[in-house]
Amino acid sequence: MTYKVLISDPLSEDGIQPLRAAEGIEVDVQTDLSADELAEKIGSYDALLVRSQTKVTRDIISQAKNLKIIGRAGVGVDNIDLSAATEYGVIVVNAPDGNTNSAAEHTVAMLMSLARNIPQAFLSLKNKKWDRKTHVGVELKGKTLGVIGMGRIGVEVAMRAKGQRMKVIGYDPFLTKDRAEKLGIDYGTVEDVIKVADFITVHTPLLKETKHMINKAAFDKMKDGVQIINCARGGIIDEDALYDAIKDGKVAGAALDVFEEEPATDHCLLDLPEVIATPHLGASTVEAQENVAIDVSHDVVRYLTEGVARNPVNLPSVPKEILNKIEPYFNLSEKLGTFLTHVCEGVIEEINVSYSGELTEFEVGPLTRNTVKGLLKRHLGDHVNDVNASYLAEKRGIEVNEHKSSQTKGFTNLLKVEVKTKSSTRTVAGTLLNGLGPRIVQVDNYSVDVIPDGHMIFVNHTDQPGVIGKVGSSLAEKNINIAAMQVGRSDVGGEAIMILTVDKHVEDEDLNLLRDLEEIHGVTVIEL
Ligand SMILES: NC(=O)C1=CN([C@@H]2O[C@H](COP(=O)(O)OP(=O)(O)OC[C@H]3O[C@@H](n4cnc5c(N)ncnc54)[C@H](O)[C@@H]3O)[C@@H](O)[C@H]2O)C=CC1
Ligand SMILES: O=C(O)C(=O)COP(=O)(O)O
Repeated sequence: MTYKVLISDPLSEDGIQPLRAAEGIEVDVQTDLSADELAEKIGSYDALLVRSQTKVTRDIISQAKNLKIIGRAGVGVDNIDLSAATEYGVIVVNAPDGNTNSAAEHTVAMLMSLARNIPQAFLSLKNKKWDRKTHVGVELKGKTLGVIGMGRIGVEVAMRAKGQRMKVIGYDPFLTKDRAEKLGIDYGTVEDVIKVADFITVHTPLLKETKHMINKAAFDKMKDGVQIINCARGGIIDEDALYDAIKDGKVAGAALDVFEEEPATDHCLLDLPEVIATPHLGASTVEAQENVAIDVSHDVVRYLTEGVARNPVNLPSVPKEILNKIEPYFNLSEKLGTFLTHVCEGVIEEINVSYSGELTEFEVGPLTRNTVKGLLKRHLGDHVNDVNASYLAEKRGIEVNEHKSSQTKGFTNLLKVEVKTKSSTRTVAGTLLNGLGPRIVQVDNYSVDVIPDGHMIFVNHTDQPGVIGKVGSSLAEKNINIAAMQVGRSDVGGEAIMILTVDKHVEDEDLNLLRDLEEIHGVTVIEL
């Protein structure tokens, strides 16, 4: 099997070596595709690697029939329609750490250029003017830098600003007083920050909540002569409001690496002498590009070959050590889900997945998603995967609950799945037996010991002498050979179940002879 990977933005050639070196992966670099061309070609690719330039829209994702993973060689994923990716079961991964340093250094370069009018002075000198009056700047020492968004880059910028002897005040919903103290900065609300700062730099992602968070109302609260830096995302600052604030003299200068619409070659802000700008260069260093391409290449290879990603954006991320612990249960969790789709009657309303024993020590979300995948796949088809399983369940109004319990019922670990419909509640539980692999150990209230694999027949019957023989004969008449059989009963002579593993796929009508037997109350074909 060969996976096809399309790289549609320029990535570091050294950085994509893990992809080029991987067996069974074919890399195709095409960095000049229009949106229409990309939509037309994407259908044959298993993975797409981008930076910020390629817009991975719903339209493109909907035409990407084989796409399994979108890799963002960088941080911001606002150019990728994450909801569409999740709905279509495409995992999105990014490379969150590789460009932090470069983006922080670029921000500081912009801060210093802004304070000392370096780009304007350079431009004037290039035009053969020796003008020492127009470009008088201000010192950074003693000034206050307001940092909005104290994540990876915001913190690095704050540390560097302290090196310039600046005072720093930061705001981030996750910034605690303790952490601010440790970093040696002040902290406050976003309002506190914008009121006291001489320079304001934003380092949040572009989200619904951060779109235009620096708007007219915010500018009105700022100090006169404030200077603004945006090396995060166009759109965090309302560009029209910024234009007016500069024109009104409220804002003395702005340094912009990013714009709401990129490329931004014909932007009115660029006509203002107070504005300096770069064409989205924050991550454009040899080092950052190599780092992010390496990280995202590794994740793409890992996901295509092992189904595991280290930096997922549209799935909760699970540390590698935990993934290694729960991975052996992946197969069992899906099979338990699939088993129940055969035996439950009616529309599924609720799924309860319970973990006991050593499993309770781990983050088990991936196993729950896998169980839900097993439950939905039979009716919704192969496009159901662990990325979209929870979304698809939610869309159908199915409640999914995860429980952890200390009752191990004698097993080192136990994974129990309960499915509720309007008319019934069905349960199946499984475990991993040391050296023997996965086993179904309980169906409803019956204890069994069944390998969850292959062609099966599930029978409800009355426990009485001769039933097993009659079942064997009826199947023999249809040339169905029994490989294994498990019987469970509540009481002697009461209700009982039989799970038969047979050698080949059984057609439902081949079981009519069984159904005709008086002692038999139900017969279901199960394919695991
Ligand atoms: N110009 C460029 O080339 C680059 C731009 N970026 C941009 O920088 C952004 C930040 O990157 P990182 O620091 O790596 O991300 P990060 O995730 O480490 O930090 C973002 C921080 O913003 C905070 N935040 C979210 N909403 C907020 C709000 N309403 N107010 C204040 N803070 C809020 C978050 O809590 C988080 O701590 C990225 O999302 C990306 O858009 C990143 C790399 C290069
Ligand atoms: O990593 C980010 O969020 C960036 O903005 C960098 O963008 P780029 O990969 O240089 O197009």
